[in-house]
Amino acid sequence: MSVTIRANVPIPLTNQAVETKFISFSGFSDNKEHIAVLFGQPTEQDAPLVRIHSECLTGDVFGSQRCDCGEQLEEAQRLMSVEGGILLYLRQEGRGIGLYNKLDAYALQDKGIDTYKANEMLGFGHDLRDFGPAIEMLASLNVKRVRLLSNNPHKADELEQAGIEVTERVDTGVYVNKYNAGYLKAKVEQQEHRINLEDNDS
Ligand SMILES: Nc1nc2c(ncn2[C@@H]2O[C@H](COP(=O)(O)OP(=O)(O)OP(=O)(O)O)[C@@H](O)[C@H]2O)c(=O)[nH]1
Ligand SMILES: [Zn+2]
Repeated sequence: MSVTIRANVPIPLTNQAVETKFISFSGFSDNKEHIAVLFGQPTEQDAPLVRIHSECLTGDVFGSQRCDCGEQLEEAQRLMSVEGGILLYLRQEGRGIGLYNKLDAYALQDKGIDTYKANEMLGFGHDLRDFGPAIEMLASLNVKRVRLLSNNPHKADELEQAGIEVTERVDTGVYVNKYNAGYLKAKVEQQEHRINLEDNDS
C-alpha cells in the first residue's frame, strides 16, 4: 500500500500567517479524494502537529451544532497557522456511512437512540472509518513522528500500529452545546474519547 503525490498547490486561506499547500495523491485503494493541507514547512519539523479529520459536511461547511467537527476543524487551522502542521482531511463522512445515512442516523437520534446504536440500527458498524489513507499520506510525506490533535485514542493507536510514533496526543477544545451533548457523552462513555464534559454546561 503506497500513495504518491499528484499535485502540490499553494492555496492561501483567510487569516493564515503561514503558507498553506493542498496536496493530492494517486493510488488510494478506496479511490476517494483524501487531501493533505500543509501549514508552513511541517515536514521539516521533528514531530509536527497533525490533525486527522473525518469529513463532516454539516459541521465543517455549515457549522452544524449537532457535533463538534466544525469547531475542531477551525481550531486545527488556527493552531497550525501559528506553529505549522498537517491537516489530513479524510473523505469518510458520517464515520464512513456517508451523508444520507448520517441524516437517517440523526433522525433515529431524534427518537432517543444514541449515535452508535443508530448506525447499527441502519445496518452499519458503529464506526466504519479506515485510517489507512491518513497513514499512507504521512508515509508519502515522509513524516514518521507526530503530535496528534485529537481526543480519540483509537486514532493514536492506529498510527502507532502502523509504525508512526505519536509523541503526544494533544486534546482539542471541548465544544459542547445543547444539541451535541448526547453525541459527545456517547463518545466518552462508549469509545473512551478524552473529552472533559464536567466543566462545561450544555
Ligand atoms: N454516523 C454518524 N456520524 C457522525 C455523527 N456525528 C458526527 N459524525 C461523523 O463523525 C466523524 C467525526 O470525525 P472526527 O472529528 O475526525 O473524529 P473523532 O473520532 O470525533 O475524534 P476527534 O479527533 O477527537 O475529533 C465525522 O465523519 C462526522 O461526519 C453521527 O451522529 N452519526
Ligand atoms: Zn460533525
